[in-house]
Amino acid sequence: MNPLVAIREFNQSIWLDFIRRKILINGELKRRIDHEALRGVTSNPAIFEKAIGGSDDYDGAIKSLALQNKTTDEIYTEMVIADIQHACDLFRPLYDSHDNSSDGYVSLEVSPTLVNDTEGTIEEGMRFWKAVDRPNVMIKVPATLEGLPAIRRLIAEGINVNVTLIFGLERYRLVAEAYISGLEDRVKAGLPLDNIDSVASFFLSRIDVLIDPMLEKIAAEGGEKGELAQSMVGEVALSSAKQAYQIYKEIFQGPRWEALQAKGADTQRLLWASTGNKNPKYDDLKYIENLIGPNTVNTVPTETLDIFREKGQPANRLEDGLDKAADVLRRLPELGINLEEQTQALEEDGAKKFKEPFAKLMDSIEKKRVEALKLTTAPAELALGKYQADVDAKVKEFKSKNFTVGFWNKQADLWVQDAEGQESIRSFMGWLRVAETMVAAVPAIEQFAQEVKDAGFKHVVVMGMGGSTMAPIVFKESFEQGANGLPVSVLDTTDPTTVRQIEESVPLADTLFIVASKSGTTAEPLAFGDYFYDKVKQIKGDKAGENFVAITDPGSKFVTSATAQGYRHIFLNFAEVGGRFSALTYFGLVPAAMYGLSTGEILGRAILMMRACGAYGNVEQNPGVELGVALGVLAKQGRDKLTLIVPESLSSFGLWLEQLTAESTGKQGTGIMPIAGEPVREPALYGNDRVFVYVGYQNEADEANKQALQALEQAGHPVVRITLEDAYDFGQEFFRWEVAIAVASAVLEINPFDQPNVQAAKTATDALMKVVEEQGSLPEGDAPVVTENDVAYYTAVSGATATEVLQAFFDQAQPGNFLCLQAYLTETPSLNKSLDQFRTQVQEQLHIATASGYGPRFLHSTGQYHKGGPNNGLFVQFTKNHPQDLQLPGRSYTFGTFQNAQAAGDLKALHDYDRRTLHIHLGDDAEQGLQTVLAALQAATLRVN
Ligand SMILES: O=C(CO)[C@@H](O)[C@H](O)[C@H](O)[C@H](O)COP(=O)(O)O
Ligand SMILES: O=C[C@H](O)COP(=O)(O)O
Repeated sequence: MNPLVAIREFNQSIWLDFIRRKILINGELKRRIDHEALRGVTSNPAIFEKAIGGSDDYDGAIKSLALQNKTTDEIYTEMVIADIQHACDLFRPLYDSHDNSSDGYVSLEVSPTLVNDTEGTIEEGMRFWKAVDRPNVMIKVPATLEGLPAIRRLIAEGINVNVTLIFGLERYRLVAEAYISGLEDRVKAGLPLDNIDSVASFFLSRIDVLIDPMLEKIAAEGGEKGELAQSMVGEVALSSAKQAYQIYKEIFQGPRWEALQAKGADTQRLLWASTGNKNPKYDDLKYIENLIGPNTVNTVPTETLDIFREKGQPANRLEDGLDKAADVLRRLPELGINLEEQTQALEEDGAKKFKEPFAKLMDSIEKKRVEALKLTTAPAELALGKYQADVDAKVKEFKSKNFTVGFWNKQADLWVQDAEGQESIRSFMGWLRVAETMVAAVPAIEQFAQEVKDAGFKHVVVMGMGGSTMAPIVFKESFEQGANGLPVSVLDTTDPTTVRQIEESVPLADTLFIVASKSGTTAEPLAFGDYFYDKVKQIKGDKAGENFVAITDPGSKFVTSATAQGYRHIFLNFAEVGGRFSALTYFGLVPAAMYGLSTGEILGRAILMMRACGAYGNVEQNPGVELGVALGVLAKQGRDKLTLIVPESLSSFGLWLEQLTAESTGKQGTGIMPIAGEPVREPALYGNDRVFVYVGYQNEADEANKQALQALEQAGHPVVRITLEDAYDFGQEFFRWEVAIAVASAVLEINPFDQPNVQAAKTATDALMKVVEEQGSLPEGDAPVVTENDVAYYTAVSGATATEVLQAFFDQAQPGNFLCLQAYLTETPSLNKSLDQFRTQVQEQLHIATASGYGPRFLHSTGQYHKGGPNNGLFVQFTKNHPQDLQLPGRSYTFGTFQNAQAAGDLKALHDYDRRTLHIHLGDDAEQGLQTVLAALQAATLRVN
């Protein structure tokens, strides 16, 4: 048996005398708990110095906290409290378990600067206890004379105390007395005694380190004393420990103690500390093997623990050689060694040994804090030409009404004036500071990612719609997979071919499926979840849930079903953060961590932008507000097509920005229409409805785009240029744009956080699906205007051929309109090319903006603007047959029928809003069908009326 496990037979608990964020994250601590019977952790200032000062594990957190204007002291405290909480949570099952013999504790020491300060110790002990907020934390208090009253008081307050820095037996008696008195204080106050625990940490190796040289010196002098001294070398620490144990047994018995015991009190166990051997002449396990005995704890450094695991010989030895131990202690004075005096020196030295590393640690945090404050955000250059004056005037107006302060205070009247709208705005502004909350969640997310890898998973599929998957798409497309990451696929379409492709491309049994849905009621992710759960169940039976993870809001119905299905984990997100504002929450960060990205770095960059946007005090220039005001003012003056130009490497950003912009602003007949994926062209091909935004990398030349933008600027178009250092700057951009779009919405006087018209398509789809469930298929639609080459055209305009229909449809175009291709098709590179070709021809001939999106993805994105924004879109919807459809388990319909119903539902919604539509059904072969459409389009002459 592993000696670490075997030691439990002797009722001794082994704790680890070490903590570091890495062992919390990489599963080491959990492994030791689960497989090596580890029953607690102790930390001290020197341990944290080694952990924080000696590694870069904490650099991200230091940066984020520094940017939040936290002091060095606050940074230290927040980081150690986070680690202690994390470790407490790992020990919680043990602490709560039936076999818990007062174990599962994690110790956190008060500042070593308080070593002689009773009141300071009490205050900090109580503060730490509250901040850690875990029943299985122990607050460590030094056993100095000033510490003793603090121990009594903290125990009386019901706080678990680990009394540290005990070297001498007399002091140990006082420590036990302080504990008992504290318990008695509670009894007097009528307070309960159960659930209070304490240990007395007796430091060992340091005793020998101090006393051995004295003994050796005497031994070298020879004679009788020399012989006596020689016999005591290496014996004083163990003798003290053995004697302390006898005192323990004496104190925790008899009427005084029994009265407390009857009320549920536990003894204050002795904990052997400083048990790493310092003398190469001694056995490495000297302070472990010799001190095994019932109701004791040994806190062991990692290296010693590993040696014990390899060659430890557990046996009950604590009461062996008691006479000899007593003799050693009794005869020390004969050699002129006053142990009590020496232990006082050890106590003073012990305090120093904690103060020095603590000071060093604070110094290193301070340096990193100062460095963090020098960081600057990615530069944004706004070249607004003739619009500059109006934008400046608006910025001035906003400044005069203290807009930034109101913004951070969730002052809803900055947007709308009705009470209901204001209430809704306030309830969706959790995104403002969610990055701060997520900084604290980083270690747990990273630990989860590691656990998944350790469990042997090889692939991750994130399944969801809109805001629940846009950020994962951006991460996956813009970053290389991290060294520690897993490949990630994203499923956000009901298209059966795509679903099948994903199914065939991943190792099902070894794939982790993340079902992401804020509401937990969105039809698509629930369908994806059901489909793949059924597939995995066919392989793993009742264990299928191991492969599933949910990200959803607390209390959603999905929490109940995921729990029932035994999902591996449920990440509860934040009700007050809307989907499109959730990139920096679990929705974006869990997939990012799985992909091997540094979530701490993403958040650090976000917090840098928060700071620049005034989250932590006044700022001269606010990049989010300035951009937002510009976009709002431009939109009001007709420049309402936000045209994103990016190098290929950043193309996915458009998907995210489209949703944020269109869904936030496209309502009440107004809004900003995002145009992504349109190649930049010469100025003559654009109308006066554009504002161009370029986002590129500082080290990527991207000359063609840059020159074209130059020409556009010269031609009088407003141009914004943002330069990123690397892909981690998405952390900044997510936040910059969230602020900017919220601010632009304030200029437009609308609520950026609702999506009132998205429901229209969902409702129409639901009605159609009801028909499918009742009648087995979708209802017959209207007859096509024309069918040519098996491609059917449905529209309100007429024509005898496909070309005539297309021509008539585009004859409706007016300046400031836009084309929107809505492809309920399987995304492929060649299809993308054909759709681009369609857009190019329309842009070249009509000079209107063109957009394109795959259905149903865009329903959760630009779909809001299509119905809620101004009636200036020309919508071309493409659908196809699904000859190779996929049945949904437990339902009467297929993915293909579902997708067709979504297309038909949205078409109905567009009609209900009087939009101009052309539905083209491409038949069985979408690629071929689209070619015939393109040929027909080429034959048409498009002109603006
Ligand atoms: O928490 C405790 C005791 O409760 C321990 O962390 C204790 O501080 C350590 O065992 C000692 O500081 C380690 O001492 P040493 O090995 O440096 O002499
Ligand atoms: O943007 C959000 C999408 O509409 C999906 O919503 P959900 O996260 O509640 O499933």
